[in-house]
Amino acid sequence: MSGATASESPGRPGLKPPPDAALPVRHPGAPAPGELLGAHYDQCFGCGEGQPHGLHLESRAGDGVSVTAEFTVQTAHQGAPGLAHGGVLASALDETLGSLNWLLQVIAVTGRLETDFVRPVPVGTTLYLRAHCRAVAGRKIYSTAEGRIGAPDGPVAVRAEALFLEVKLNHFTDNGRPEEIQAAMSDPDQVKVARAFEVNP
Ligand SMILES: CCCCC/C=C\C/C=C\C/C=C\C/C=C\CCCC(=O)SCCNC(=O)CCNC(=O)[C@H](O)C(C)(C)COP(=O)(O)OP(=O)(O)OC[C@H]1O[C@@H](n2cnc3c(N)ncnc32)[C@H](O)[C@@H]1OP(=O)(O)O
Repeated sequence: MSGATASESPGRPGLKPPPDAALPVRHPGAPAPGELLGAHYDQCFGCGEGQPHGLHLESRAGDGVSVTAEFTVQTAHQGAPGLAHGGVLASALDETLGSLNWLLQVIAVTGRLETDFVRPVPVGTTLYLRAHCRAVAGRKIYSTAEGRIGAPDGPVAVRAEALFLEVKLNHFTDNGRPEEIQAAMSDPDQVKVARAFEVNP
């Protein structure tokens, strides 16, 4: 065992909210429960409608700071014959967890994502995903998600815990490839999405 691992809390390093963490507060401008959230970026692998290789995940606002989403496993998502690849399932969880930040109206990126793969997920299965935010401490957002097979109350196939870190828009503009950043900045719909998050642009 490495020193770094030994010094962190056992089991869920970096994923345990500190004692002074606050309960998450749903932003008053957040979409109403039941509303579709829409894509944060048309080319996003998780939610983008214009991304032919993507998961086309659609997230819907729930109560409090929670969301639901559905994702149907396609043949392009296989790891073993007829079964979903674990990385694809982790992506679906990551995207669902990321969409919680719409309800907080905070721009945030995944810092840590820990996934439990509980059951194999066959191609053609619809995964019913659900995520909620547990706590917020400064820039740190602690969230959890699960995916159930075939129905919202079906057997749990995957679970995840995540730490998201709030960032400013320049996280993307400074680090993204210029071609895509310029295209995004000249797309009025994308600028509208970015502005919706940026309280002090
Ligand atoms: C017009 C153009 C518009 C373009 C934008 C369009 C729309 C925007 C809207 C929404 C889009 C938002 C996100 C994308 C959405 C969904 C996709 C799903 C989510 C993802 O897929 S997103 C991609 C994967 N993601 C990354 O690509 C992150 C790469 N990474 C970094 O960019 C940095 O790593 C960062 C920023 C994470 C932190 O860097 P940093 O410098 O800001 O912060 P720092 O390191 O100082 O840490 C501060 C405190 O967090 C603790 N901490 C940090 N990391 C930790 C870890 N991993 N585990 C445990 N604790 C951790 C430290 O220990 C410290 O704790 P303490 O304060 O207690 O000391």
